[in-house]
Amino acid sequence: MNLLLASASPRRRALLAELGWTFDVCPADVDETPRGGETPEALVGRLARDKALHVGRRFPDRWVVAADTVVAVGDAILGKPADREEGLAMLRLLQGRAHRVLTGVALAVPGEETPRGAVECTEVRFRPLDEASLRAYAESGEGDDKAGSYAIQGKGALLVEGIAGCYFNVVGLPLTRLSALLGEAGWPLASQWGGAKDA
Ligand SMILES: Cc1cn([C@H]2C[C@H](O)[C@@H](COP(=O)(O)OP(=O)(O)OP(=O)(O)O)O2)c(=O)[nH]c1=O
Repeated sequence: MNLLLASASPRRRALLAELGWTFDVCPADVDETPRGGETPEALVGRLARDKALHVGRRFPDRWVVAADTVVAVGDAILGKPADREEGLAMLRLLQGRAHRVLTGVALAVPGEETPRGAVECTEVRFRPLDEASLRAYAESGEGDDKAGSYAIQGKGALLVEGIAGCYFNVVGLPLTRLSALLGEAGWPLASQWGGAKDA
């Protein structure tokens, strides 16, 4: 078993576990501040690579998977809310319209200097919501540690009218995109269903 998930996110862990893969977890500690003028797409790509690089340097013999997710409205980046008020402001912005959920996914492979990476985009459309509903959802606390201040996989399902693209990308890890990266790096899909990535 040679996969290492560079993430503290319980959602990412659960998604990989659902595939039946065996892996270890080692969260990456990187500065997630956007650079001036950086697009949301560039930001998630850079942070996913930084996380993979950071953990890959500590464990050079492992295949290291990392990701970063933000919600984007135009060029505005919505990360995790600092507090409930900011979370509520995000929900007010998102209601009644479509936004993008962007996840950068990166893979550090032993012997390769630069992590492989990709950015996946899913469009999510929220239904129109009144202030009382938005407040009640914010007060549930579910969105506190989530990009855009909601969780499509939980109570936040009722905020969503529809999505276009990869559902798992919204939850924080675009599984088919990751599978393709692993395939290109030498772990073919046919053996991904076998579970363990051998050294
Ligand atoms: C939009 C949305 C986001 N999220 C989550 C996925 C991510 O865990 C989180 C965005 O935070 P991230 O900074 O991408 O990840 P993280 O801090 O949780 O973990 P790490 O950096 O260690 O990998 O938002 C949901 O769970 N459901 C959703 O519907």
